[in-house]
Amino acid sequence: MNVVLIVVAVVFGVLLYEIFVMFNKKKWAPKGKHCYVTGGTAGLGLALALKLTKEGANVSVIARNQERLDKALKEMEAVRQSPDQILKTYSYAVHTTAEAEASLDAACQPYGGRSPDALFLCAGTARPGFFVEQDEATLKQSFDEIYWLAAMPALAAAKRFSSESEAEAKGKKIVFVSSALAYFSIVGYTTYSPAKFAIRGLAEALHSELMLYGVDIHIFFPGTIFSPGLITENKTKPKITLKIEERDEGMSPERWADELLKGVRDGDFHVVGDFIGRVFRSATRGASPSTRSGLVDFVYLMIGVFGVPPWRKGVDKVVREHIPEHQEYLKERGLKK
Ligand SMILES: CCCCCCCCCCCCCCCC(=O)[C@@H](N)CO
Repeated sequence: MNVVLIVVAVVFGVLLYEIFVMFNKKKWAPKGKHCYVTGGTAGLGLALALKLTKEGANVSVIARNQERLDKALKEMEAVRQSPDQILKTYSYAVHTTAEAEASLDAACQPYGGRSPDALFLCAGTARPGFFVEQDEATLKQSFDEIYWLAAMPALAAAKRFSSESEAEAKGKKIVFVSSALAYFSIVGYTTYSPAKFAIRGLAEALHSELMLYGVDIHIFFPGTIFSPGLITENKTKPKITLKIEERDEGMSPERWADELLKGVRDGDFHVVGDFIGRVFRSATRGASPSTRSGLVDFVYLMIGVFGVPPWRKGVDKVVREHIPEHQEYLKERGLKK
């Protein structure tokens, strides 16, 4: 009898806690906010820019290609919610301090110089390939195209936030876009994962440091996005990498953008959007700031504890079975006698 009572009490307690977690989330809404979006002319960035526009945000899209910026602006204009919404595009390559600062100066101009309410750093490129085919230039380029592209606008924004009044800066956001491949990695991603892992490190340090200004940090870990970028990267992606990735179903940029906004709305630090993301978020969390640690998270942790090691063993097996084909590949390219 006592045992039954204890079990009922525990289950009831856990349920109450879950409900508390569910309703006690900080809710953030894009309406009326100034959102600065890099990489907003294609894939996740474009889907997000459109979603923010539909929700009544003021949106500044930053990307390099003017033609694509013009096209994105047309799409945004078509879904604007009110004539007062400010929708703008700017051509900058924000992996340098100079251009990151210039892009913010330009984007903040219509707002009397006030810094954006939220930065969504979506820009990034993947160039999968074998490590032995890389050289100094391609290794460094990958950091320009991923890490510096996120770190420089974050630095420029943080300087602005810290110089504003506390009331002005409070509640502003930097949202980084990393990848499921920053929770783990596989053959073919030696130029990609390191830079995405680096973004995770930056986000975690900033999550702690920008509390000094009341600024929130979020980081997104999407899996496969059916974007124009994926079509390009798949053209040069090693066959073995494609094979391991088959286990990942993938989703449209629109669905990933939905998941990203949902996580940001709920105040999650690590934002994920699919089963794989939920499992790896829980299983690799370590001392990362917790997103929530209710029952649901515990279930994903258990799936990770029991599911990830066999999956990894399977991946290793697939790689070893690929050795003969890879030897041929190296010979064909003159990388081996
Ligand atoms: C119980 C555990 C089961 C786990 C199954 C996991 C299978 C995942 C395979 C790799 C997925 C890669 C997604 C990232 C895509 C990405 O970032 C690149 N396309 C670069 O753009």
